[in-house]
Amino acid sequence: MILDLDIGNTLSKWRLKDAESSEIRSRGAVWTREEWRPGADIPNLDVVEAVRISSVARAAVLEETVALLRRQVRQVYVARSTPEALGVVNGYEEPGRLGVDRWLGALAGYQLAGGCCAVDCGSAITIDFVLPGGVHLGGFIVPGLRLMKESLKLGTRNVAIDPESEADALLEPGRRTVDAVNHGIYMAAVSAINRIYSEVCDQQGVALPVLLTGGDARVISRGVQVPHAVWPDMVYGGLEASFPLTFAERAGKMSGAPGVPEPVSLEKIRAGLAFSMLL
Ligand SMILES: Nc1ncnc2c1ncn2[C@@H]1O[C@H](COP(=O)(O)OP(=O)(O)OP(=O)(O)O)[C@@H](O)[C@H]1O
Ligand SMILES: CC(C)(CO)[C@@H](O)C(=O)NCCC(=O)O
Ligand SMILES: [K+]
Repeated sequence: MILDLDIGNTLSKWRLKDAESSEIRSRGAVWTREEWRPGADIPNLDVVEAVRISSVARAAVLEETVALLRRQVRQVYVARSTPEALGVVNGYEEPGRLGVDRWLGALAGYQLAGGCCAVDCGSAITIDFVLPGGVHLGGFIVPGLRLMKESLKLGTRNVAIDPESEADALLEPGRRTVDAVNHGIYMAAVSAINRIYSEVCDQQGVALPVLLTGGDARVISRGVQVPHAVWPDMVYGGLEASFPLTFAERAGKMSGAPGVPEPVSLEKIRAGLAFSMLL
């Protein structure tokens, strides 16, 4: 079995992948914390022959995790943001400072779709752009839905947006605090994504396929106007592409990869931008 680990600021997500059949056998998530000890929520390491890790947690968390895993698992691979990988050139002035989850998302998106706009809706919402030739432009970081809500301190932090909500309902003015907050932060997130996507495609003169991932991807997806695909395993896809272990991975296949969404034309994107500014 291969253990893939995505250590985020809030949640540490894992999945177990069968090295022979490439099937995903199980998944889970635990709170990210200093002491990451195998327990009820952590897979049995006896069956694990290789681990691949993406971590944006504090260095101490990663060090502890790696030290612990090395005692039981022979192969431990830790992803890093590099100046260049798999045909993608990192757009950061200091490439190592780009969050490795963003880098892996960009690599997976490029491998799947060529150029792309990769959006990760987690603790933060990150929006990264890769041009068809592999140039990563950099991106945008916006507070995620939960962080926006907590920062308001209006006593509504524990009332999450119902992930089954229809986008239309979330666009109505709220008539109680909890709705005003939930609809407000939802609008803030989806308007940012829609506008940033249009602006960058306009600047670059290219309509890019949009890929969404992260804990809030499904609910945010309903408010994103342009065609897009939700890819819950996008960061894992970057791990597979960076450290291919199975036969399928060596052939460039990433588990759970969606079909490539066909972007609307650049003309339509530009018309939408002009309309939104009442030009
Ligand atoms: N069971 C859950 N526990 C916590 N957050 C959840 C859960 N399910 C969905 N979410 C939502 O997912 C978001 C967390 O995103 P994600 O699962 O991508 O993890 P993350 O650790 O925050 O990611 P990162 O720190 O890498 O950005 C939260 O903002 C929250 O609204
Ligand atoms: C922005 C987050 C928190 C998103 O998970 C992560 O990618 C991160 O810690 N990045 C480092 C800062 C940067 O990417 O510029
Ligand atoms: K994430």
